[in-house]
Order: sequence, then structure tokens, then C-alpha cells
Amino acid sequence: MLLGAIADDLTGATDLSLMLARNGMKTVQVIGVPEEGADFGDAEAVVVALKSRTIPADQAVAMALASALVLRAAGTEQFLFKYCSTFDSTDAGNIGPVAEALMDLLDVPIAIACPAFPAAGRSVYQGHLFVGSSLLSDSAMRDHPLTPMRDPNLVRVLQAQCAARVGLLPLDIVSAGAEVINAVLHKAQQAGFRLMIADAVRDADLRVLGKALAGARLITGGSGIAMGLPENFRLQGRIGSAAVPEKMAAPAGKSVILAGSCSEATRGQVDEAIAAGRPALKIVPADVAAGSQTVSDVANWVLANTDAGPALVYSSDEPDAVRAVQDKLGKDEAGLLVEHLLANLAVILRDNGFSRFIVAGGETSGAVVAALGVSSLRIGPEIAPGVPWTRSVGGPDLALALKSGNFGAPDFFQTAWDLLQD
Ligand SMILES: Nc1ncnc2c1ncn2[C@@H]1O[C@H](COP(=O)(O)OP(=O)(O)OP(=O)(O)O)[C@@H](O)[C@H]1O
Ligand SMILES: O=C(O)[C@@H](O)C(=O)CO
Repeated sequence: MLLGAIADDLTGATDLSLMLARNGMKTVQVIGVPEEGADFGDAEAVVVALKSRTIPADQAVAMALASALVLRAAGTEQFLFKYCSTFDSTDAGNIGPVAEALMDLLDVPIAIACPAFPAAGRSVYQGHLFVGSSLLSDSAMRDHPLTPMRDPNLVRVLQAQCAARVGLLPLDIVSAGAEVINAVLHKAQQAGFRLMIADAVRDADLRVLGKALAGARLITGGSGIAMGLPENFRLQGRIGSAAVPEKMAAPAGKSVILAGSCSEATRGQVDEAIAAGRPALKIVPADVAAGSQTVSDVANWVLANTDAGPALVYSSDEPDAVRAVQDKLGKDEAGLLVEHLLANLAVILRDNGFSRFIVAGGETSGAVVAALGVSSLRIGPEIAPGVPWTRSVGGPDLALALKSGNFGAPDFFQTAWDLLQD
């Protein structure tokens, strides 16, 4: 096993798995901390999908370390800690604490941190993260329900989460090539830095970083940082050129869309689906809390509204409405209420012949897929940058598209189905 990755949420893990598979690595995605002694077959890369982005930092560290130990025992050469391309975290963590704990475990003196993913509009310049042409703090991420991002300066953001000293690997150094990058990292290490935010604004920067990191034991970043890594193994003659299929055979059964993401892209996709006439039912957290909207009401509605094509169940709402319900119910409680409802709904639907699911939102996908009893995924065709169709391996046979909240074009919920074959 060449590359072992630990992702802090499920959609982030599928995003990374797609990146590795597209660049030629036989990739397996496992859900949750793998069992001790797990056998990953002929996988060249394994991506462990955790649900640790917003849990207490000590728990996130424990899950990451447990995963790393299993991956290390399986012979992993290079480790990657994958977090969100919008650096979703709080002052308490979890990016810094997990990165530091992995560095200690793997005896790594210095590592880079780079969430850039230009295909999805995420670039890092002078340590500042941009979403499209806006600074992170001016993007819709400032109103994220769980991890509002209000500081675009990633050196400052990561430093607030870390005991380690955080520095910057600026674009002029990245552009100067692999040798210069490694020389500067070496100097930074001698000067006492342990984590370096790396600038990258184009795919070419990520590929140069990938080349420079050929021998690195641990890398941290978004899926973009993985772009250049398979090439290192290919140059050593250790991987072939496995490709991602253009279409995916899906198990027979009905289809549904579950959206628990309040991100801007998901809200646009929900609006577009409703405008296109798709049957759509809104989950209202206050009604769920009051018991006036129940999972069986919602399941019955879906069963009655699936004849004309996949129905949409969504809790996606505008930032003001989300804030209002969080003030009333509590932030974590509101989130969990919606996650539980959608997860229980998915189980009822699975038991009623549904086998094709689009799920929007990383936390939401984590809750839904855990409830469905899926333990690992095979990566299928790319629907949008960072979002593949996947098919479950073991457990119930399902086609799953797990969409990061901010990924995908407005017609995502319409077009994704075209890539499935009966
Ligand atoms: N109307 C709502 N009010 C309050 N919280 C909500 C509402 N709808 C969803 N939530 C919660 O907000 C959180 C959204 O997180 P999730 O990770 O699913 O989406 P995302 O952050 O947009 O996606 P990603 O992590 O892939 O970027 C979940 O915990 C969800 O239950
Ligand atoms: O990096 C991203 O933006 C996504 O893979 C993700 O992590 C969303 O939760």
C-alpha cells in the first residue's frame, strides 16, 4: 500500500478518492476507523473516511491516530491528512491538533498544509485562502452552520489551533520548483517551524508541490494536494494507469436525493431542482423538534412522490433561518436532529427498494452512510470536480453520490443520474 489517507469527513474522502483514482491509483475508500489488521486487497491507496471535522479535538485525534496505526501496519509509505478545501475548523481544531498528533506518531519534523483546489475555485496566495475571487471570510463560508470561517489568513487560523509554529511557503518558492521547495522547508524546520501553509493558485503549483513531496512521510491538505502524488509512484514504476469509468452500473431500485447541506452551492441546486418541477419536501428542524414532522411522514411522502423520478428531501436553508433555529435548539442539537432524521429516512427507503442515493453535505453523508450500513466504497465516474458516483462494497448494494456542500453546478441533481446504467 503506497498511500494511506485519513479524511475528516465522508464527502471529503470521496473527493480525495476521486483525485487519486483519476490520477491512476487503485483506490479503496473505507468508512470509519478500519479494524486492526484490516486487509485492503490490492489497493494502492486507501482513504479512510472519518466524521471528525466538528467533534471535540481529543476525539478527532484519537480516531486519526487509530486509523494511522492500522494504515501503518498495512505498510503505508506515505500518509495524507485530508481536510476541507475551505479549511473548515474552529479555534479548538480539528486540523491543527490532528496534524500535530500524526506528525508525532509518524516522527515527521515538518509538514505542509495546503487546501488549494483550483478546479473548485479554492486557491491560496500569501497564506490567504480564496473561494473564487473572494477571500474565504467574504465567501458564503462565513455563515457555515458548524464551522463559520471568518479569517482568510490560514497561517493565523492554523496557528490558533496548534502548539507547533506555523509558517508560510509562498508562491514564489513553490513556483521555483521542487528543489527550492525542499531547501526552504529544511531551513524552516531548522528555524523551528513544524507546519507550513503552502501557496498554490493553479494545478501546476499543486503538481510541483506533489513532486517536491515525493519522499514526505506525511502531507496535509485538500484533495488538490494529492494531484501530483501518484506521478511519483508512476515514475518509480509502482503504479499503472487505472482509470475512472465514464459510467457506472447501478443496482436496480428507486432513487432519491437527500440534502442536509446549507452551503451556497447546495441551496442553488435545491432551487434549480424545484424550478425544474422535481417533487421536493422541506425538513423544518423546529417542526421535527416539536414532533409535527416525523420521519415516517417524510418517508410516506417520498414513497408517494417517486413515480415521476427521484424526489428531493432537503433541510437546506438560508443563513438567517439556520441561525434562528440554532438559537432555539442549539447549534449541535439542530445539526444532529436533521442528520438523524435524514439517516433514519435513508434506512426506511433502503428497506423499501431504494438503492440509488444522492446525498448533499459531508456531515449529512456521514450520518446517512453509517446508518445504511455501508463499510467501503468503489469510486465510479466523476459527476463534477470532487464528486464521483460510488458503489458500496459489502453491506447493502447501493449507488451513492456523496456531494460536498459547496461542490457541483446548479443542475447537479438533474444531471448526475445520466452517468448511471441499469
Ligand atoms: N435548516 C437547518 N438548520 C440548522 N442546521 C441544519 C439545517 N439543515 C442542515 N443542518 C445541519 O447543518 C450541517 C451541514 O453540514 P454538512 O456537512 O452536511 O453540509 P456542508 O457543510 O454544506 O457540506 P460539506 O461538509 O461537504 O462542505 C449538518 O449538521 C446538518 O444537519
Ligand atoms: O475539500 C472539500 O471542499 C471537500 O472535499 C470537503 O471536504 C467537503 O466537506
